[in-house]
Amino acid sequence: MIKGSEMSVVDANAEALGVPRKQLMESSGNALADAIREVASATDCILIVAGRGNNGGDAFVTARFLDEFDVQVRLLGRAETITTDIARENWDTLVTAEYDTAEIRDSTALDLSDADVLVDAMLGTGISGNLREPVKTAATAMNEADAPVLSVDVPSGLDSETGDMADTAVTPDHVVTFHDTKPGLAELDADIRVADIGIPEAAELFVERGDLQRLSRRRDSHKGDHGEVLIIGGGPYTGAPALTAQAALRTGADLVKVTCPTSVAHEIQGYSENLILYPMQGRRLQPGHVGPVMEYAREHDVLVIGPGLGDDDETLDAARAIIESYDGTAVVDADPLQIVPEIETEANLICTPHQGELVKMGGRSSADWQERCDLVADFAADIGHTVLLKGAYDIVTDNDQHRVSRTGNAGMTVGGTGDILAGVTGALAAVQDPFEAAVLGAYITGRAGDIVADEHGNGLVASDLLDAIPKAMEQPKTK
Ligand SMILES: NC(=O)C1=CN([C@@H]2O[C@H](COP(=O)(O)OP(=O)(O)OC[C@H]3O[C@@H](n4cnc5c(N)ncnc54)[C@H](O)[C@@H]3O)[C@@H](O)[C@H]2O)[C@H](O)CC1
Ligand SMILES: [K+]
Repeated sequence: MIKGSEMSVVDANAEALGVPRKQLMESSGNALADAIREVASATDCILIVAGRGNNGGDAFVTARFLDEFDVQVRLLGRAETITTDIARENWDTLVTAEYDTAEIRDSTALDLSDADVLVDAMLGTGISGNLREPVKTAATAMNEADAPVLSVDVPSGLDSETGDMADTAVTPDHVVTFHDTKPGLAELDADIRVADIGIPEAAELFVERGDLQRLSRRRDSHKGDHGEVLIIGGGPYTGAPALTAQAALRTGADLVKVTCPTSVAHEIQGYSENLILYPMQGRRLQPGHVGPVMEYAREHDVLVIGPGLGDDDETLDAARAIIESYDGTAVVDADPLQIVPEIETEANLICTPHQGELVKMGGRSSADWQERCDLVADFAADIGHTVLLKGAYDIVTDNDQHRVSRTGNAGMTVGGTGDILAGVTGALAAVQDPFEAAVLGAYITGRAGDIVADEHGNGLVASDLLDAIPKAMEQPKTK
């Protein structure tokens, strides 16, 4: 079962893997033709009613696979207004190859009387709102016609995510849906067939550029809408929390604050004027700091705990107390990772260990990445949190689901890249679901590393990645 919005992520990932949308459209059209052949008899007239989007495009392809039938293709609207290049190219082919095509300007001119089989290719997953003309009248005519109706992907007028039917939505006899069934089809009284259109499994397993579509930023937003992140770090180290905080800012968090021991506050502030600091008396995090830290924590959307804290017993005790009493979302990195499995908490944790830290947490790894996925998924289930295991293949799992991100390069084994990942993930977790935040955090951080490796090769340093984060978050344009 796949949501329409998810389908578009998977489509774009397939494209990134070298299977362009036009090729998927070819497979869709072909699969559709197979289904039509099963319901049609030799002398039948197949009448395709197409819209101006890719749903129509699928059916333009179908026409070429049904040369043994009498096929008529009717486009609702003018060919110049077809919304995508791939649909328009397939329409142009039909016209050039002299298929029986016509542009319908006025829906009352749509004549369905010759049809033995009607193909509803007006609207697919691209629908928004109630049916508008000329689709509305055409849908009513299709419902009133005697011929059986076969809908392409989803019935026109059905919201594939919610199952909501527009007033005059098409009520088909058959539906051929692509790749996977859609939630909105569940209640439909029709014969539903799922067609494999050649999307590789990898398009769902591997995080690819299509996943960037999950990043959403509302235009009418206000300060605070994109998250306030509190970093709890520093003490023995100063660079780590500064990198984490700057990475969170570059990812788009509105406010990022760092709570750290007074001994290092000045130095951390020195890295960037963009950081706001909450210094805590002393040289390292201690149990006495827990009260004030929790007060700050409640004012923020997400915590990132760990960068540069060190593993002093008192520090780990304080970290334990913070995680125990917190009930929001927190990214846990570095030394406090080792105490996570023994902590009972309401908090939603995203743990970001590398192999060594995973083992220290009590988890098991394997040289084989697929086996590693299973082991980490089991471990995530045991501890009840999301785990992002860093490596050449970053594995993200919350037990229910797992994804693998392959961005990044050998140069990134340099110190500090993990601190950046924690900051990127923290900023994302302030505005989206923890699993998605971890998936995108891994992908974006690796992509930032790939961008700077073009210039610095293996000589890249963690701070180079900061400026590359916004570019790494950019979505490629699709038509
Ligand atoms: N991997 C796959 O599943 C593939 C699916 N394909 C097919 O593509 C469609 C989705 O195509 P898209 O272009 O995004 O949208 P539609 O064709 O569904 O509709 C866009 C079209 O409709 C107009 N419109 C929107 N809402 C309304 C409305 N309420 N009333 C009237 N008109 C409306 C809008 O203006 C546009 O013109 C998917 O379903 C599959 O069939 C591809 O083949 C690739 C592989
Ligand atoms: K349709």
